[in-house]
Amino acid sequence: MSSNSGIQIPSRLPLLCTHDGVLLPGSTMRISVDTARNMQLVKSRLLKGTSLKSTIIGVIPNTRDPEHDSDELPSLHSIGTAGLAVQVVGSNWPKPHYTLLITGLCRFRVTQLLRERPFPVAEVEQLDKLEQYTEGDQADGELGELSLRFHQAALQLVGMLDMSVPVVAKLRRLLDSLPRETLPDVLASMIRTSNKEKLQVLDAVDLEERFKKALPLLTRQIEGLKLLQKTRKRRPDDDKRVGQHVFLCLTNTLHHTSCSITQLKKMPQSMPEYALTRNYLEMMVELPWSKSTTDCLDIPAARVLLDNDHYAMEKLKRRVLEYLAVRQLKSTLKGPILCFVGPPGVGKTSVGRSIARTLGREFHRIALGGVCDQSDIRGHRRTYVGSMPGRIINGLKTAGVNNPVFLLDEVDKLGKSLQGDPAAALLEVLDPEQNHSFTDHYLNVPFDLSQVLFIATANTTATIPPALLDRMEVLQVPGYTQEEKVEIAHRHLIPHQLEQHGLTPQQLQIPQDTIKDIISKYTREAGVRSLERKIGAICRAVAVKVAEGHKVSRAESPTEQHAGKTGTSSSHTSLLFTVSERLTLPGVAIGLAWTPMGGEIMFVEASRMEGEGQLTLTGQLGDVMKESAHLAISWLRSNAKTYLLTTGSADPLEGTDIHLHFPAGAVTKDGPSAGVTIVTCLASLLSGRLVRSDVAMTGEITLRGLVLPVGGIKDKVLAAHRANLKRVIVPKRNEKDLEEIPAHVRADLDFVFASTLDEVLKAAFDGGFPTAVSHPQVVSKL
Ligand SMILES: Nc1ncnc2c1ncn2[C@@H]1O[C@H](COP(=O)(O)OP(=O)(O)OP(=O)(O)O)[C@@H](O)[C@H]1O
Repeated sequence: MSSNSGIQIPSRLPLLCTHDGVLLPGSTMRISVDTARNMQLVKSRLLKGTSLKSTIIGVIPNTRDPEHDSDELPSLHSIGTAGLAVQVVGSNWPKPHYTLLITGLCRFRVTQLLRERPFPVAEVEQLDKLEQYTEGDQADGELGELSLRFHQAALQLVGMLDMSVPVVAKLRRLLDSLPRETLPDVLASMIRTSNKEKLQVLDAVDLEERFKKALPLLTRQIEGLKLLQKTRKRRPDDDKRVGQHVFLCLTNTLHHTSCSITQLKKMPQSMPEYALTRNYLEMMVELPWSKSTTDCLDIPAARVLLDNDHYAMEKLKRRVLEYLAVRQLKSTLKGPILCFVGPPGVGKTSVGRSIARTLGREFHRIALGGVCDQSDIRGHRRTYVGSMPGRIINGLKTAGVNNPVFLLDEVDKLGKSLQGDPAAALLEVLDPEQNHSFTDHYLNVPFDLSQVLFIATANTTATIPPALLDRMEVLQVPGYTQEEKVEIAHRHLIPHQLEQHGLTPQQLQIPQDTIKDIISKYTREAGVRSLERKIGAICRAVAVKVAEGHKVSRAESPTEQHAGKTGTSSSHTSLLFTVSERLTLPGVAIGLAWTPMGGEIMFVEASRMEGEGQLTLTGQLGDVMKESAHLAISWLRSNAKTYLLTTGSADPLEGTDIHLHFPAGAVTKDGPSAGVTIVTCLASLLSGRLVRSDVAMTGEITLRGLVLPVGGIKDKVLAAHRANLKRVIVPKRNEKDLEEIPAHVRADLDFVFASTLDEVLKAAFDGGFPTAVSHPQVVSKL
């Protein structure tokens, strides 16, 4: 294709007639193809051809009304643009069509139509030069003057935009580096012009005439911008913004122009840079720079949708509706970023999806678990082999619009490495002050993220980087009760799994009791993920039977077989057995712990032996747990007399070593809330009395014996309920949190609200805890 006298396009070109607009040399355009001839051209030339030559086609603007398109080939416009097909995307919806991405190379004239079917092919004459223009090759005379004026006008236009924006600065540099002959085509395709005007520029084969046709269009754009500046004087930034908006996409086009013409055309296809440049171009063109969906927010409808999609979680749904309502009233988007925090499988992701549906926006999930490299968020620079854009830009490309809902999943599991801190990059993404010009290293031009709606999810707030946490509003999503799980299973999980396995409700009905059995005997979780898996296992078993021709209507047998096989080892009965078995000795008490996986009951064990008053702690402990243990021991020592814990000497621990153990569970429990349990456990050990086996407790303690409030009450109480315990001791100041607990669970439990350790001990032992003198009442002022 190349010769010494410049680059030649093939002398025969297949012709694509398009209504979509006018492709000018040096610009890139998306063309939708659905007519029989054009489809045929794409199939037999673009999809089959392998050489660079086969990707060059002639694009002829079809000036006839598309409504009157017939099988007849329209009388062709004689001038067209040879274009390089950079991308072909096929789709069957709403009808079979292709979308082509074409970069214009040069003008041609049709000299002879060689054939019409299955697609037109013509003998063509190349009209524009297609070689590297040499610098300083400036024309003289009228043409020289015209090109100078045009160049100055282009400079003036760019000067009206904000130069601190990198794309504008780049455009400015390109104006100097691009050959002036290319400017009329390039600028005419960038500024606001009608197709008719573009057609006039296309038809202007003579360069002088082309300058004359394009110059008024450019001047008109400048005048328009001036007018805009005048009318918006009070907000001086806006006009530049508007201008920039017009130019943002355009500069990309310009970028393409320089890249595609000066790089692609010179590059052999085998060069690695060919693919790199081509991928980059594709990415730039595919990104939804200005494409967005329109929000269709209707609060009553949103309420219905949220209720239909999710059972229970009233508090969360209420807050989400508030959030949506505020957005409806105030269209600016600088609201807080919602962060759903809760155990796995409680529906955090699925609420995010519902929010997108209520707004009529695209939804995209970005998994952040294990991301420890900045470039995962911000992309690699293009100098690296195999460089890619980051997850945010990739997400936008997938979403296809610039205002999707992005769910940043598992922000608590972000890592850190030598390659930079991804949390810092996320901060920029989430900050409304900065994210309108987020620059991905790969793209190297800013992308406006301010229209994106971000929602985050996490299992715990403890490991979310503080600066990130600061920008988010945390909404706790607690675990479910057994009854809630049963409802969720019947309303959502079973229908969903049936559908997934191609079964009908007539083929498989799972009775309520079976679900209850699965929940209590085969799963132990705060959410419903394992439950969903177990239901899936039943469906699979039934699917086999149905496929074999059996008639299955009740699920008892498969439940027994399959849930049993796949069931977790810890069954409800064995749990109860361990509870009563473990409390047959003094020195054991049941605490309630909160972990990112939900609430758990936790046995605290203590033993004593001869020694020098040392304290040994084992099990999964945080530092705070150790502090709680020291506090507990100090309080018991100072109150030993009151509680008749002394044996001979005044200090019950004299000549005694204490060993405290927090068995079971690989997850570190939150520390302070074990304070009351440690005291109870030690009081039992020192007094030799048994703690009631049906009591669980939680609460932080002070040195003076006060009980302070703790978090995660709902999850903890649910854990006690799951373990079939009867009495729960909670700090007095947590009384208000019981509101969140379903009434039937509250009715099953006997709550003791304690503000002092004295009250805790009284409630934890059968018949209370004996004291020598009446205990001085300490009143909490905390
Ligand atoms: N309240 C609910 N109503 C209906 N379905 C629910 C509810 N809660 C959870 N589910 C279902 O449970 C499954 C798991 O939920 P989802 O994936 O949203 O959990 P998650 O909290 O995001 O978990 P993870 O933290 O592991 O990502 C989904 O199929 C979801 O539809």
